[in-house]
Amino acid sequence: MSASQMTVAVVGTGYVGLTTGVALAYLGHHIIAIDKDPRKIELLSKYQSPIHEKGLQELLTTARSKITVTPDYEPAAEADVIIIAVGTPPKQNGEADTRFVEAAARDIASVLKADRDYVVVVKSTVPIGSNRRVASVIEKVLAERGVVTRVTFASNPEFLREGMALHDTLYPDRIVIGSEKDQAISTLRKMYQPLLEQTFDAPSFLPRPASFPLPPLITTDPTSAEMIKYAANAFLAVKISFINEVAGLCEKVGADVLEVARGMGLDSRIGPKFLQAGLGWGGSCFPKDTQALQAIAGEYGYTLPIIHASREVNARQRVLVLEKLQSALKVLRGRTITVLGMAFKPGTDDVRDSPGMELMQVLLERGVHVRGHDPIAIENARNMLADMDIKWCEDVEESMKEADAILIATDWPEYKHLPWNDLVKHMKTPVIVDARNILSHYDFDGNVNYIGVGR
Ligand SMILES: NC(=O)c1ccc[n+]([C@@H]2O[C@H](COP(=O)([O-])OP(=O)(O)OC[C@H]3O[C@@H](n4cnc5c(N)ncnc54)[C@H](O)[C@@H]3O)[C@@H](O)[C@H]2O)c1
Ligand SMILES: O=c1ccn([C@@H]2O[C@H](COP(=O)(O)OP(=O)(O)O[C@H]3O[C@H](CO)[C@@H](O)[C@H](O)[C@H]3O)[C@@H](O)[C@H]2O)c(=O)[nH]1
Repeated sequence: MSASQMTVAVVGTGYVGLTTGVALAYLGHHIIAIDKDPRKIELLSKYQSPIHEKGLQELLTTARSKITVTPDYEPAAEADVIIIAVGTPPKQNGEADTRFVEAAARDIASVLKADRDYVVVVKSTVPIGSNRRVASVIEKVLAERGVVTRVTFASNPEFLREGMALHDTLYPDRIVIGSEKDQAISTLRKMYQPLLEQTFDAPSFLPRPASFPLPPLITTDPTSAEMIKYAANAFLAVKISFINEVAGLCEKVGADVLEVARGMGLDSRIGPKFLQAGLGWGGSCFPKDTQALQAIAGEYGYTLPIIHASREVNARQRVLVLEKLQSALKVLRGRTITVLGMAFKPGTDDVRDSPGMELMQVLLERGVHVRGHDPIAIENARNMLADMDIKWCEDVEESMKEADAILIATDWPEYKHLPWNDLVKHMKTPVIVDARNILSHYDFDGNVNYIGVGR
């Protein structure tokens, strides 16, 4: 088994599974991409990406001969490594729902062949102990089938950011493998060798960052690996909430949070990233993972006051932005407000737990005529809020005409470079609530009520 010729099955072709599969195919592995969603299978069978991620379509096209797409698990029996990358959405009580992970484990176990070596990897973000549960599910099914084979298990959490998914996969800060078996660790080390040693040719559309250091491989026990993932996400969420809390005080005392964040971030112990104040964090990870971590702590009778506070600050941030609109317009009912940005962040079409989408719903409840625009995510947004009376606008400039206010909810670069001074002339009242601080009052000629966050 050479590094360039492993067969890897990826179960779940969402943001994580598809990116991982396409990147591993580009690195030379044979990929079996398995998903239960017929829509994804149909698109992927034509090598069309179901999601918007920079470079993903190009790499999918480049590596297509290395990728087999299927709704069936049988081909996974030929794999050396089987990666579980299915969703772990939140349950009502905040715990991560591992139902899909367990179903995948059962389906994997139902096809494994006798007398072979397999490594089963959990890449999904899962509660503490899930890797051991996956192992016991698989061992139980194998015993029921009377199949004797050699399976080792590993936790291999994923740290990619949406919008940067391929970049983060090809140029990771680190790779974490939690396993009790040397066999699993050495197989995964081989699988990731081209990334660890950066021996692959960088795609022209995703160049290797200048002075990129070789990523370290962290090998640890499965429980610590599971904890690393949650702790990293919780820390980043806390960091954003911290600067949002500071932003509120900046408004009171007359400071500018952009200046404050810059001055703080230049301290190498703090660092400049994740200090962007605004509408707070959304998406499919921070909200659910901070909640899941609280649920895990609860099981042990422990509390996480800092993480709890970060969630409260994050929720308050959305209310504070709404209050900015309210105080600028006085009366919201009957007004027309254009929300720019449905994706939870730029570079993605993902609208899961998108702050802009949540604010739209609150505005609707308050009797506002709501318009929505996004450069990429409009179709997903429309599908998610299909039964709501929202005017979806394909043309950003049109979306602002005769509006009483604009709410910038996502920091898409496109929005920064609009001809703002022309556009505001066609608004009913020139109120801009810039909840991502992408503009400043210096961008406007005057007579515009420009309102940022923390400045
Ligand atoms: N999205 C991210 O940025 C990100 C980053 C790091 C980690 N994660 C974690 O990775 C996991 C996957 O996240 P995602 O955003 O890619 O999810 P997703 O919802 O985009 O994709 C999950 C995929 O799994 C498929 N699936 C579900 N059950 C299946 C089964 N039994 N067999 C085959 N396919 C099945 C679904 O059809 C879907 O296509 C989650 O645990 C998430 O927390 C996500
Ligand atoms: O300074 C900042 C940085 C981010 N955000 C917001 O925070 C959210 C999350 O952003 P980001 O972390 O860039 O995107 P995700 O794709 O959710 O990635 C996070 O969640 C993933 C899923 O677990 C992890 O793999 C990544 O490491 C982790 O960054 C978005 O709503 C951003 O608008 C801010 O408000 N201010």
